[in-house]
Amino acid sequence: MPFVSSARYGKDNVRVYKVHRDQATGVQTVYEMTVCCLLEGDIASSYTHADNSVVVATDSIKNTIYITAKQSTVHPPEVYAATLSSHFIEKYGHIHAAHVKVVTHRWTRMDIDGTPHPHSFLRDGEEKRTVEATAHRGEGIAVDSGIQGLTVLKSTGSAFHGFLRDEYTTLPETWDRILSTDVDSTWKWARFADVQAVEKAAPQFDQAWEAARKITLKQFAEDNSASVQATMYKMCENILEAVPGVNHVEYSLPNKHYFELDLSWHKGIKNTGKDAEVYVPQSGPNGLIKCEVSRGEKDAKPKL
Ligand SMILES: O=c1[nH]c(=O)c2[nH]c(=O)[nH]c2[nH]1
Repeated sequence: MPFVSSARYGKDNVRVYKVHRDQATGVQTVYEMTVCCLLEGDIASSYTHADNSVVVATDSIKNTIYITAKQSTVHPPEVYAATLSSHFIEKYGHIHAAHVKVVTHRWTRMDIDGTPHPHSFLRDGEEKRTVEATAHRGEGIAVDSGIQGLTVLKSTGSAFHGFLRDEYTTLPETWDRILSTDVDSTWKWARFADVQAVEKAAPQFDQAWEAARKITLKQFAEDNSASVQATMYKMCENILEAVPGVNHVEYSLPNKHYFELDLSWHKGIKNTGKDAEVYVPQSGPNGLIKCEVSRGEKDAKPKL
């Protein structure tokens, strides 16, 4: 007999906007998020026997996302995600785990004539702040925070040579190339016992996000990069050092290639090697380099 070996369901792409109005100053602060919330538990009968009695309707899940946004803080997003995920396992005995992903979109306060505007904002880039919180009955709350879609480029200060050469290799070695990527970084917090523990850690979440973003940009800019691998490892190391509550840091970095263009066919124009100025950005294929770096000794962690 086949059986349901794994199942989760819920609502995805729930768009939420919340405004905070400071009555004393008149300054408003806005948050815009896209939320995904998926439940796991004793729900197999809904698949195998059309038993809807175990189904918390995805519409109710959506309603809960909005009610929690109204009744709790949505900032830092780690606290909102943890509050939402633990709600489902506390409210429904047959739901054993709730996976909540919150993607926060940028609304950066406008600066008008050198003064921060009290209620006007701009979308300065498609970079997102991400949080995934999973409340698992009896196992506390796992929180992973991250950055997605932070697009960066350096026009020099990146090399790639000494790589394995064999009968499949055509790539020339380079000591000076363009390096560009869309940063996808995740830092994983030591597990929290409950929502109160997450709330207690609240100030650390913004600090960690700021540190991770700053480290990412600084390493990217300042590292004399031997490869994407070597540069991303340094970023992970620095984040582990800066954020004591984090035990694992992951990066996933596309290597977005910019190809040199030989224009010598037109009146002998020199545009390669040291004369290269005009390049062709590639939309694909791209390299994709991933790693996770963990606190502690190598042999203590079998996961690679
Ligand atoms: O930084 C790099 N890492 C690679 O693994 C790789 N492979 C490749 O073709 N170019 C690069 N660049």
